[in-house]
Amino acid sequence: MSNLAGSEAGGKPEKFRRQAIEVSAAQASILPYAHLLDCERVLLAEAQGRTLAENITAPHPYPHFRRSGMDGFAIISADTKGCSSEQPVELEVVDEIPCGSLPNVKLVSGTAARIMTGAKVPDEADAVIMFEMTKEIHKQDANHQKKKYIEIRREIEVGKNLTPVGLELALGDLILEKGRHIGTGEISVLATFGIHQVPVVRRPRVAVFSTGSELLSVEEPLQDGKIRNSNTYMLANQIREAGGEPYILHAIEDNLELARSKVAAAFAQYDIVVTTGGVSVGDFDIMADLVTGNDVQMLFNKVQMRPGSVTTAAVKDGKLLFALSGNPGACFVGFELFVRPAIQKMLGSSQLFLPEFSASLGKAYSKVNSFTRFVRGRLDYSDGRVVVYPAQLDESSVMITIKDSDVLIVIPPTTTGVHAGEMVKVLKLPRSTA
Ligand SMILES: Nc1nc2c(c(=O)[nH]1)N[C@H]1C(S)=C(S)[C@@H](COP(=O)(O)OP(=O)(O)OC[C@H]3O[C@@H](n4cnc5c(N)ncnc54)[C@H](O)[C@@H]3O)O[C@H]1N2
Ligand code: MOO
Repeated sequence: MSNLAGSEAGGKPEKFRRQAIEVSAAQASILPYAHLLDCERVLLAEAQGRTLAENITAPHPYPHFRRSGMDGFAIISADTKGCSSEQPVELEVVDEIPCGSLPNVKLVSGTAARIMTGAKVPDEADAVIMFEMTKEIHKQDANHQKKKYIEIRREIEVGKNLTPVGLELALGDLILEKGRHIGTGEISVLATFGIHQVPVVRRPRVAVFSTGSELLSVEEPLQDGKIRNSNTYMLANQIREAGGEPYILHAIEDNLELARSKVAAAFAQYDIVVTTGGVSVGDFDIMADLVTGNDVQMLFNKVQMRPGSVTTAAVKDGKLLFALSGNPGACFVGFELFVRPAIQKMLGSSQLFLPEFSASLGKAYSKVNSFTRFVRGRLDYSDGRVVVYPAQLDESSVMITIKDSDVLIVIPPTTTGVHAGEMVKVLKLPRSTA
C-alpha cells in the first residue's frame, strides 16, 4: 500500500529533509521521558536480573557472633605464652561445640573447647588453634575418670582463627543501594540478611512491532523475495537483557492509519513501543510519517551515526516510541544506544549507558565516514593486552556477526580510517564477559 500521506512541503516529503543530530544529543532528548517505575516485591529466588527499588541496610552485624574459622580448639591465648616444643602446654578439653550450637561450659585458664568451623566461640576464648597443631592426650584422673587434653607447642596470638562480630558489616551499614542490578553477589547478601521478599522496580513493558510485507513469521517456510522476521526476536532478547519485559505484537502493515491506531492501542497497555523497519525514505516506509502526526512529538529522526542513521524516536501520551531501522545491524545498535538507556532509567539504574573503555584496535578499519560508526567487534586478551577486532562483515544489513560481538567499537568520523594499534573507544555489550 502506498504511503504518500507524508507532509509534503517544498516538493519533497518531510522524511527526505531530516536533520541529523549527535548521538549524545539524541540520547539526552530521550531521558526526560523515561520515568522511574513503581516498586514491587518478588521472591528472592526470582530476584536475579532485577533492579533494587530501595536501599538495603544491615539489620544486624555480619557475622553476628564470634565465629571459629577452623576446626580446632577454642583457647585462652595467654595459656600458650612462652610455650614451645621443649616446653609444651597441656589444656584440658572441657566442651565440644559443633556448628549451630552454643558453648556449654565457661572456659577458665588451662581449659579448651573442641570447636568446629563456623561455630560460636566461647566468650572467654580469644583464639582458636587448628587440630593439626595440637596433639590429643587421654588421661585418667584420681577417680579413674577419662579426661582429654591437648598439647600445644607454640604460642598462639590473640584473635587467631577467630572472625570478630561485624567483620563484614556493622548494624545499619548500607549494604546495597537502590538502582543496583541484582546478580550473584547481591543475591547472596540478600539471603544472608533474610530479605526473602526483595523490593525491585517493576520491569518496563515493551511492545515490539515489526513492519514490512517481506517478513515471514519464524515458523513459515521460506518464500522467494521474503525473509523471516529475526529482528523481533533479537529485540525481545535485548529488551530482556536490558531489564524490560518484551511483548511481541503483530506486524504493522504498510498502512499509515492502521499503523497509527495499532501504535495508539499499544501505548494504552505498554510503557515503551519499539518498531523495526519502515523508517527510511522508501515508498512503504511509514514510520517517518507516523511520528509526525498531531498527537506525536518527534524527538529525532536522524542521528549522526552508522549503522542506524535513520533511527527515530518520538513521544506519544508521555511515552517513548522508538522506530529502529529494519536492517538487523542498525536495529541492534539502535536498541543498545537508545532503548537500553530508557529502560535502565525507568528501572532507576545507576548505569544507563553501555560501559565504556579503551582498547587497542587489532586490525585496521579503513571505511571512511562523516558520521561516527559503531562497529561490532570481538575482544581478545592475548599478550596481557585488551585488543578489539572489528567484525569481518559489519554492514548494517548483515545479521550473522552480531552473535560474535562482545563490544561496539566507536570509530569517530574519519577520512583516513583507523590504523591497527591505535587506541579506540569501546562500548561493552551486555553479553560481554570483559
Ligand atoms: N534512498 C535511500 N534508501 C535508503 C536510505 C537512504 O537514506 N536513502 N537509508 C538506508 C539505510 S542507511 C538503512 S539502515 C535502511 C533503513 O531501512 P528501514 O529502517 O526503513 O528498514 P526497511 O526498509 O523496512 O528494511 C531494511 C532491511 O531490513 C530488513 N528487515 C526489515 N525488518 C526486518 C525484520 N523484522 N527482521 C529481519 N530483517 C528485517 C528488510 O527486509 C530490508 O532488507 O534503508 C536504506 N535505504
Ligand atoms: O545508517 Mo543505515 O541505518 O545503517 O546504514
